[in-house]
Amino acid sequence: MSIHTTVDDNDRDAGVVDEICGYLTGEPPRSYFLFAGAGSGKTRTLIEVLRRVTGVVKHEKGELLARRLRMYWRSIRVITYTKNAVAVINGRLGDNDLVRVSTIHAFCWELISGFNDDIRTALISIKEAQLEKETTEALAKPRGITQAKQRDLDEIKEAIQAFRETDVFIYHPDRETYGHGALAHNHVIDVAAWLLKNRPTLYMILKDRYPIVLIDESQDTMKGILDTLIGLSESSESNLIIGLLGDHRQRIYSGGHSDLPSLVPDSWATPELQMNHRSQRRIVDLINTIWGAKLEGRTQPANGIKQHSRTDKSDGLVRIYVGDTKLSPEDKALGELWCADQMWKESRSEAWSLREFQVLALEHKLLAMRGSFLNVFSAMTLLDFNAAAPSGSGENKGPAVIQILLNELADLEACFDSNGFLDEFKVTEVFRRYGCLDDMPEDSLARSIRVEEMLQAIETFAAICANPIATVGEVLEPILKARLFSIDNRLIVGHADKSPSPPVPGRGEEESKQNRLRRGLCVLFSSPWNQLQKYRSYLAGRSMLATHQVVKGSEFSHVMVVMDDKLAGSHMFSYDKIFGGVELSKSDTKNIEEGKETTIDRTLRLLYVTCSRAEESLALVLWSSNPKTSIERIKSSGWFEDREIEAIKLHES
Ligand SMILES: Nc1ncnc2c1ncn2[C@@H]1O[C@H](COP(=O)(O)OP(=O)(O)OP(=O)(O)O)[C@@H](O)[C@H]1O
Repeated sequence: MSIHTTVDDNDRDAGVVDEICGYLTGEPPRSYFLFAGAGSGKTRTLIEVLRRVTGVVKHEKGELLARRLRMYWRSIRVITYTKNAVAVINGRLGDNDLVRVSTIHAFCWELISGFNDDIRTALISIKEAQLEKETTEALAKPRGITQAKQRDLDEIKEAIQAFRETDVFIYHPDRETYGHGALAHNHVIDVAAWLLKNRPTLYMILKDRYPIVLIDESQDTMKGILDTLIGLSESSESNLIIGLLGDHRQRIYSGGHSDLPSLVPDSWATPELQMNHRSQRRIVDLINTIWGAKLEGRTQPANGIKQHSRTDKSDGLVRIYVGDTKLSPEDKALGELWCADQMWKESRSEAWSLREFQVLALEHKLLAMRGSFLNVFSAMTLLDFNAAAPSGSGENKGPAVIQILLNELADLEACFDSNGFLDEFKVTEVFRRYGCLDDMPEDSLARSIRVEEMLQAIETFAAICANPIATVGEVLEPILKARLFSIDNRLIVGHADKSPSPPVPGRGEEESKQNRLRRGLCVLFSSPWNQLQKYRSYLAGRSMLATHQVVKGSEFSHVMVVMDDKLAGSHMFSYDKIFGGVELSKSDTKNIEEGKETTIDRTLRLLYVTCSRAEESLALVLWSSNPKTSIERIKSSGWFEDREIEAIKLHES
């Protein structure tokens, strides 16, 4: 049974902004570590601190610091996790020439870009260290260096050779970079960390440009660069000040430190935020309980402050519904609608009856199924697994080969109103935007023939789009025939090829890149065209469906968390283990004995992240391998009251 933790003082954290300003403007200034729970106002605190220490909001010492920064052409550097988070901070901060906000990748690239000789030295040194480590480890094994291992080692040697032969390194923080000298995202972070440690000049440049570096979402920031920055700020003659913000309960990427709070140097200040300003009381109680839970299989400490909800919040609604994971995907989807109806009956909030709640799940595939765009999504994962789904970091652009479907054709379709009438002005705009009018014939007769041909193709395109059962292949036909846009050659060739799809490879069988591409295109061409629109919204993060990882930092009025291990097929997470549907595995037991992170630890953090996104009401839907045991386990856990737990009844409205 939960106990409400309402306190009278909603402003109990009001002094934290001034406290942090005091550390940054002090003589000497002091690094700090602000780790606080979900919805506690970390982002808001960051903005308020920045406003004061850059003289935007009146603050005596802040104005002094701002003047000093300006005098030496310096600024404060803020690093965060995604481009979206950069935009949020910049938007809330407004124009401020003393603050520069970016992702960690953009920050690292800005530091090292152009220092090609140093980059090469760092890359070779990092790879040589890796080669040595992997060789030693392999030699220590009974079978020594196997053929497969030798191939891996040879690959490392080839990479070292390729670096030796590269004069200029290139990189784009927001997307994959291809071609000679292209650096991968992790290379840039590793090289920056290496150079900061081994090239004093780079460190001097950093602290001369940015004497204060504030790192948001630091629980997920890659260990290597974080350790380097912390180490540099601690060195005896350093005057680099670091501020770490984040929440170790919300760590979801493996690159971050597993227990950052314990690594913070003693000399650092550790201000605290105790409020949760986001969620209703019941939700705050639940997330406190989840984090404090003593679960079998948990190895991570339950350190962190217990949050208080605001006095002006009301009760809020939390329910957990349990169903059988053996049900078909269709029945599960129906079951979830049943849960939404129960939420509506309990809350009378229309969001539940109008299906305007946010669905969070572990797996893109589950969401694609619930969102009715599974065929298109499956095709995209075949075409480019890494680009098929929103990742939560960086931009989500989708596979390169089908960009025309996501951009040009989406824009062209928007030129028709619901009655199928074409807005010619808009069409011209679309063609101009994509540079398709540049090579129109000069000769007036040829030009008018081409215009006619284009118009006809557009009309045909619109007619096919309007057909609810049209496929992607059919919609593409007139576009490709009239060559309306500049189109990826693989798509043109793939569409013209009428041979059947290659078979799905057997278990353990390797598939060639060409076969996979062909299979992806075949699935795509036969997918319903109307799924593309849903896929585009999902990819762009505009949908009511999202994975746990993508919703970092977001908040929604009403949330449904769908927990379905069977569909997710992940070895990293298991809700069934948390809620008793299955027992812990041997490797869990081994990890517990060795004090290592377990499936329970990771899943608990995901649960904390998802539940804490909800402001008003929260429905947890558990598809369990053993619903009866799960319900008993949930009842005895004390996380929920009995009336909050219900078995899913499929055939009841
Ligand atoms: N002092 C405050 N008074 C009233 N509302 C606040 C206050 N601080 C934050 N909020 C509101 O609470 C919500 C959560 O704030 P914010 O996003 O800054 O929290 P956070 O700690 O960054 O959250 P998370 O880590 O969960 O993403 C926002 O809607 C914000 O406007």
